[in-house]
Amino acid sequence: MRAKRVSESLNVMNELVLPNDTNTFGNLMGGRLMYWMDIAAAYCASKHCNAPVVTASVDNISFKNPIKLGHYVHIEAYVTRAFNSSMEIYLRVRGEDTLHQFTYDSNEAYLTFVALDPNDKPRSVPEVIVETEEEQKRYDGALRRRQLRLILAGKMKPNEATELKALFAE
Ligand SMILES: CC(=O)SCCNC(=O)CCNC(=O)[C@H](O)C(C)(C)COP(=O)(O)OP(=O)(O)OC[C@H]1O[C@@H](n2cnc3c(N)ncnc32)[C@H](O)[C@@H]1OP(=O)(O)O
Repeated sequence: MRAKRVSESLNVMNELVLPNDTNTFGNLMGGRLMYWMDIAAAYCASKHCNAPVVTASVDNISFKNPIKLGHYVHIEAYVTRAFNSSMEIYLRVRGEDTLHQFTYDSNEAYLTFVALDPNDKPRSVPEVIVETEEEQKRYDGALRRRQLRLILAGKMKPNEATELKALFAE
């Protein structure tokens, strides 16, 4: 299976915040944003492995800055690392006020997707080729984040998380 560059599946999704997307403060609802993030990340994961994917987990999402009614939402999604059948996708969300010409950070998150074969069983995915310093940094951290989320999901014993433990020992 051919390893693929991060840039080959990079996805930028743009949306306009309309009245039906907002709460009573005129801000984009968190649930609507998470829905868009899931779609943006799923596209990226599916493009990396050229197979159907399902969302296995969503890491912590903190809403730093609200996105206002009438502003644009830009969701950038790229694969940080692929394991056996799973891929970690990083998302960066920004808001844009096109009238006053400024952009701002809204939030960021890591989502994990699993590729499925025609029998809906996990199947292997291509490795990731990193090309930039930022991609390398996120690639390096992916193993620790995977261990933490598998521990929290009850799928890994803490004493098996070698790289994660090493972080606390440093
Ligand atoms: C795009 C969408 O919104 S899809 C809709 C929402 N998502 C879903 O409905 C998915 C429902 N869940 C499932 O189908 C299954 O639990 C799966 C496919 C995610 C995992 O299936 P399992 O039978 O548990 O498979 P298994 O234990 O062999 O793990 C397969 C991979 O999933 C990973 N995985 C399993 N659970 C998690 C989790 N909670 N967090 C992160 N990764 C996980 C494993 O680490 C493994 O990765 P690897 O092959 O790279 O080592």
